[in-house]
Amino acid sequence: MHYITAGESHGPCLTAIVDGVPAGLKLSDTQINADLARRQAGYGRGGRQRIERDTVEVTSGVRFGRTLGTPVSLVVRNRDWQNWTDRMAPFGDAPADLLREVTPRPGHADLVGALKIDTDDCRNILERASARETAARVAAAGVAREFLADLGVEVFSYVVSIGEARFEEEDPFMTAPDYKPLAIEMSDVRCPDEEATEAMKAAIDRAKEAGESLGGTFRVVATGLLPGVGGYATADDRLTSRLGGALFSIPAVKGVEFGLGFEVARRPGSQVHDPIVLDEQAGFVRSSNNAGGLEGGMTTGMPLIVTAAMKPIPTLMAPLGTVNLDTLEAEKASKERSDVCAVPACAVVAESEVAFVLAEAYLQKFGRDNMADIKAAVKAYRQRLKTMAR
Ligand SMILES: Cc1cc2nc3c(=O)[nH]c(=O)nc-3n(C[C@H](O)[C@H](O)[C@H](O)COP(=O)(O)O)c2cc1C
Ligand SMILES: C=C(O[C@@H]1CC(C(=O)O)=C[C@@H](OP(=O)(O)O)[C@H]1O)C(=O)O
Repeated sequence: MHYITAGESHGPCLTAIVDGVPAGLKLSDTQINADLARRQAGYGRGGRQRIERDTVEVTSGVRFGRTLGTPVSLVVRNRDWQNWTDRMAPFGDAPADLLREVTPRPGHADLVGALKIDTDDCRNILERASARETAARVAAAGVAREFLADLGVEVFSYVVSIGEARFEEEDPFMTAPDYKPLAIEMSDVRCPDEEATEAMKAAIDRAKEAGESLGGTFRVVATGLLPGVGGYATADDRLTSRLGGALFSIPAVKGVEFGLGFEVARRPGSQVHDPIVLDEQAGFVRSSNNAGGLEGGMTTGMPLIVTAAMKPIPTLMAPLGTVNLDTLEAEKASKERSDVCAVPACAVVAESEVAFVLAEAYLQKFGRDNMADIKAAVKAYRQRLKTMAR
């Protein structure tokens, strides 16, 4: 199962096409719209989110609420397009008073993109480099999420830190799977801890006041996974690399850790690896989950726990220095409407990326044609695992 998206930030709409979708999967636009709303929320978002009310239109691949086994296409309209029809017109001449973007923002794709494609207007870059595109990813991932949910796999996320403000956890690799999704979504920064939520909001307020921006860290958790999904045999099989690549595809994600992550390099082996225990009901389980649910590039059957780091938003109200592309003089970078912090939203996008990778890995293992056959294959696998554990 793969997706491709198209669409500019201030164009008419974003489009996503998902291929490799099995037939007979129940799909609900209500669920996709709920995820789109989660991606739009979060303390620290800018004025754009007061304009947009993201909802999905499914334009192919689904009939009477079930997938047909054909590509699923989805559209999310940009309400802001109404304010950009002249500046983003696909045809005709540019308006005489068009203001080109010539003061590239450090940290955004503006300068390098302009050098790469040979343009004197960074808008030709930023329209697509903008993380507005991630709305299409979240819509598309609705398909992957419903597929996984049908097989008992749930994916959620929560924010761990924003700037210096941090939610301190004892052993998140064992406890995070029990966090209540409602508590996460009730928090303005999608953090299940009230005190940490307040500290994060205060950090965002201070950053805004100072013309600054903030990044942070978040975790994505997937529960209900079977062991042995993914593979150890080739580089392409390994879920570690596939999940890492998918998460690094999100604009502004600069670090990914599985389970204990970089901490494994500091500890001796006995304090890293997860002892194997035979449970009468569950079969082979682990008494800890420092690996974050992956060994040898495969799921262990313990919850998958991935932590990612997002850098601060590049657009600053107190801008850094840049060079004007027209005059070649030193200047301040362009200041435009922007988020101050988008870590809570980024975490929702990361859920989508994780869901796609897991869905594709399940399809590789259990077949691709239709849900009934896939469920039968999953059932047979569960049965075999049971016989191996007794
Ligand atoms: C959900 C989300 C919202 C973002 N909002 C903004 C924003 O309002 N202003 C901005 O300059 N960058 C924003 N970014 C970050 C830029 O899109 C990103 O830094 C840029 O595309 C450059 O990519 P890179 O950080 O991977 O180098 C956002 C990123 C995400 C994931
Ligand atoms: C539009 C979204 O995020 C945008 C991501 C973004 C960027 O540079 O990445 C810049 C801002 O866009 P604008 O310039 O229109 O205010 C954000 O609002 C969205 O997430 O829906």
